Amino acid sequence: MSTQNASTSSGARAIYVVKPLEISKVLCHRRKNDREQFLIRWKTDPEFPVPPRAPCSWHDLEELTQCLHLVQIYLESRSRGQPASSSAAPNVATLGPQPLKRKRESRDGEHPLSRDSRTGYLTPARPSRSTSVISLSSSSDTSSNTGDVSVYNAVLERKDGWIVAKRSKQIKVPKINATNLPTPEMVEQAANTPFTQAERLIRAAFHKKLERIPNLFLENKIDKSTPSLDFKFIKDYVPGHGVYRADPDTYEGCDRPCKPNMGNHVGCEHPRECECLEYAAVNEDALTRDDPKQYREYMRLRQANEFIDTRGLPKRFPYHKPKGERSPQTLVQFYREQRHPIYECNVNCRCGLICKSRVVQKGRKVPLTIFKTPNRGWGVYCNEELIAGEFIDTYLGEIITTQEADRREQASTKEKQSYLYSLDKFVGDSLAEEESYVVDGQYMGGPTRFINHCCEPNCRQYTVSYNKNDPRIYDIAFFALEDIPAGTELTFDYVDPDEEEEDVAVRKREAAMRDPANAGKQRCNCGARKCRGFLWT
Ligand SMILES: C[S@@+](CC[C@H](N)C(=O)[O-])C[C@H]1O[C@@H](n2cnc3c(N)ncnc32)[C@H](O)[C@@H]1O
Repeated sequence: MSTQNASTSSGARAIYVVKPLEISKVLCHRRKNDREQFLIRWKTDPEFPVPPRAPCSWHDLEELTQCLHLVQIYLESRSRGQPASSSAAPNVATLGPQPLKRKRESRDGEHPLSRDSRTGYLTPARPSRSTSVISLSSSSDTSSNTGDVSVYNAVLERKDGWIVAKRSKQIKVPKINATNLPTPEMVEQAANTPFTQAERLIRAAFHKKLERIPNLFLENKIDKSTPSLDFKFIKDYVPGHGVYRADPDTYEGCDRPCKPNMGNHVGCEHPRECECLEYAAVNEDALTRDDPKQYREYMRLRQANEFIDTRGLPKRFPYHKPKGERSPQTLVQFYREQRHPIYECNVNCRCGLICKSRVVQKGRKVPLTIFKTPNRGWGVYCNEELIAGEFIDTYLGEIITTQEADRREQASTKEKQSYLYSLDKFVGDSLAEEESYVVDGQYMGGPTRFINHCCEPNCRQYTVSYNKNDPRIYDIAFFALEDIPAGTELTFDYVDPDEEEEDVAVRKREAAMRDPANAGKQRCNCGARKCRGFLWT
């Protein structure tokens, strides 16, 4: 706890700026002197093995400006009618071709204080810089750790730079057991107390975050909430502990300069020779037309599942530039349907920026809005019409090892969403599963992290590599599967199974709904005709 004003001449209580790491959670709220106040539970130190009987105190919003995310968690838990958990825990939603089921357990950051038996002071192990007194009601076990709580009244005060709870003699402090807050009376009072000031501050804080991201907007016609303030918008992957990311200077590049007017509508002008296209899809139509003998040999190797040296073979270029006024390069139908990895040119290529093999790396060009849906949390729409094959944006987040992803999965509760996306496109080819990485978009990422699932989606995720020799790190890029009118929710299929006829899909859904094994699973609210009934099925 740090102090903005050490004291006030009028004797009013000084203003504290409460630091997020100092408190474990927001417990309740009330209205006092026309201001919303929030009851917080202070963290105590883990080194002292006494039960967690941390003191609590009420604070105005001006003291909680750095802890608004915890106030937000409290407000959201109230709207859901649940007690607030101590952290913005993730939801379980594992994205990617090989879904991982990940769960998270909420952890309470509370730790006990140590109490000096002589003075009755509660002392944290680390000195606090707090400089002033706040009144509170606290309880502590004076005798044992067995739960025989003898409640005593105390005030907090600063002593030698420490926060201490001192037994109150002069000040009349009502007796409240601080280990069991909020009291039923507090809860009842809170139920009838609006929290409009807090909602307004939270909205302003989220809009401030958005201001730094061009062409990104927020819309909520459902309620007053915003996405989590804990979420950080990032512009690139953030490598986590143990993640190796090759220096772009080491990427192998192509050495043929592109000519300005070449490949205007067709794509690359060197589809046979470009080194970056070595692993691009072979253009079998062109091969059989130009060199039937080579085509036969190619097909023989393919059927025998043997290594094929594709250098010099004609390749299918992934992008096409439709003629027309607003004509972004689009992903061609072959790649849209076949899911072959896309290889773009990189910083070491001689082709230059005019090269047509640079689409995803130039980043999002379309304006997006994160909006509140009635039954799927936040979703995303594009403010402009998208054409089939148009690039939208990539999925960003922290890149973590599979081991770390497993650890995060084990530390999670069942119903919560996660935002883990496996980078497992090349697992089984040139990569072992345990060597692959996972993108965690829970606390950091881009707007695509808010895209919801649909069993009949209008977008799809594709692998885009700039370093053909690295099977571990590549971009996950979203492209429109069809023309999408402005304002239509963007969706993709989290599981991406093979296409099914509608009657088959409906029969399977009805069976899934009846299956008791699916009782705890998360229902899919996509509303598509071919909806499979549950997420991740
Ligand atoms: C990657 S997040 C998408 C953003 C999310 N709606 C949010 O508000 O943060 C995945 C989570 O969104 C929700 N969701 C996505 N698609 C859904 C659907 N079709 N039906 C119900 N919930 C869905 C689920 O809670 C899922 O765990």
